[in-house]
Amino acid sequence: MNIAVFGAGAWGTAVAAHMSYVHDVVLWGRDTAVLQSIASQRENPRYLAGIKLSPTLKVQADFSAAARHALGQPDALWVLGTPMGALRQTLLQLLEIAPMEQWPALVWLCKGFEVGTGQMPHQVVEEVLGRHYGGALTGPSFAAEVARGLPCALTAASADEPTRQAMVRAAHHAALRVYELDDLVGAEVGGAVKNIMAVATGICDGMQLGLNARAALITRGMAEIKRLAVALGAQAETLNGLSGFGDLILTCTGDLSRNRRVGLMLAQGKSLDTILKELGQVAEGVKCAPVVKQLAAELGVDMPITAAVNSVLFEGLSPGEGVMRLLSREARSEDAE
Ligand SMILES: NC(=O)C1=CN([C@@H]2O[C@H](COP(=O)(O)OP(=O)(O)OC[C@H]3O[C@@H](n4cnc5c(N)ncnc54)[C@H](O)[C@@H]3O)[C@@H](O)[C@H]2O)C=CC1
Ligand SMILES: O=C(CO)COP(=O)(O)O
Repeated sequence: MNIAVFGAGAWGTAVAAHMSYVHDVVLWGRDTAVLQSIASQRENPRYLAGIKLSPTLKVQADFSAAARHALGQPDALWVLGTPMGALRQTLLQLLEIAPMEQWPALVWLCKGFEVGTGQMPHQVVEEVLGRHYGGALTGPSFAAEVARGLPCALTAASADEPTRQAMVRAAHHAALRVYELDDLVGAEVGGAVKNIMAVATGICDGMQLGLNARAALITRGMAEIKRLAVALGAQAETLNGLSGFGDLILTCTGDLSRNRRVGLMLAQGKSLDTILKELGQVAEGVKCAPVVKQLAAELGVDMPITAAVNSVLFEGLSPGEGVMRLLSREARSEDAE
């Protein structure tokens, strides 16, 4: 397959490198120094320092040339590896290169809801292209582990079977397994909201509230993810899978998670500005929290953990007050809507 990956951050680089062991892959990024390091040292020092990347991965600083690498080919793929906030802009740039009737299969890697519109990635794609197209490659996957070739299982989520199969052909090899799923809404909601729960779990662990508290938080976090997902049209069972519980467990408990690290640093009393500077990478849960809180209010979905995280991030609530707010809620049935 001819594959072009857009976005040379941690995840775009890791996915491109993995795919390049089997396919002809070009990676585009806006930071030419990063691209030069990948070409000359086989390393992305900014996002995946110390990890040797595939010798066959090619880089391309020209967006249009990278896009054309996968245009007009019988079996080809565009992989959008930028954060959620750049999805719309990247799609519009691609439309300038070719009308969508000529596009290869399309896959996005971002996890979130768009700020301003509250849209899921597939809704942004649908609005820009005027029709449903493509799918999400998602699931529990720290970029550094995938880049090292460690085992990992992902979900290829799309309503469109050829798109799912293109994702499988592109990524199902070596230590990476790709499972098909047709519930794109469920996969996208799981991938987006687990980031907010990872911030919450980071706060909980940073405050040393114990393992019982962590298990409770993750489980109640899933209850609220499921409520939102179902309200948006997902199948509840999807949330039990890789893109749901799988990614929730990974991100809430793994210290490689940027979102979890945001929570750990909030518990140390650091300001959000300081944290984001220290992190130097995207933590989608921060942008997503107010959007999901608003969406939940519009849909009448109870999301107390999301609301508390949002208040700690943006409304001056201290982490301790956030915990007290959750603990002081009235007793209710475990399966309450
Ligand atoms: N890092 C990981 O382990 C995983 C990340 N993801 C998701 O993948 C997406 C990307 O994450 P990472 O690569 O980890 O982020 P990152 O912070 O490592 O890198 C982001 C990259 O996007 C680029 N970028 C930002 N805005 C851009 C724009 N307007 N145009 C072009 N490039 C732009 C930055 O220059 C940078 O190269 C996020 O939505 C994240 O949630 C999903 C699974 C795993
Ligand atoms: O989505 C991820 C793992 O599946 C990465 O999580 P973080 O963005 O919190 O690092």
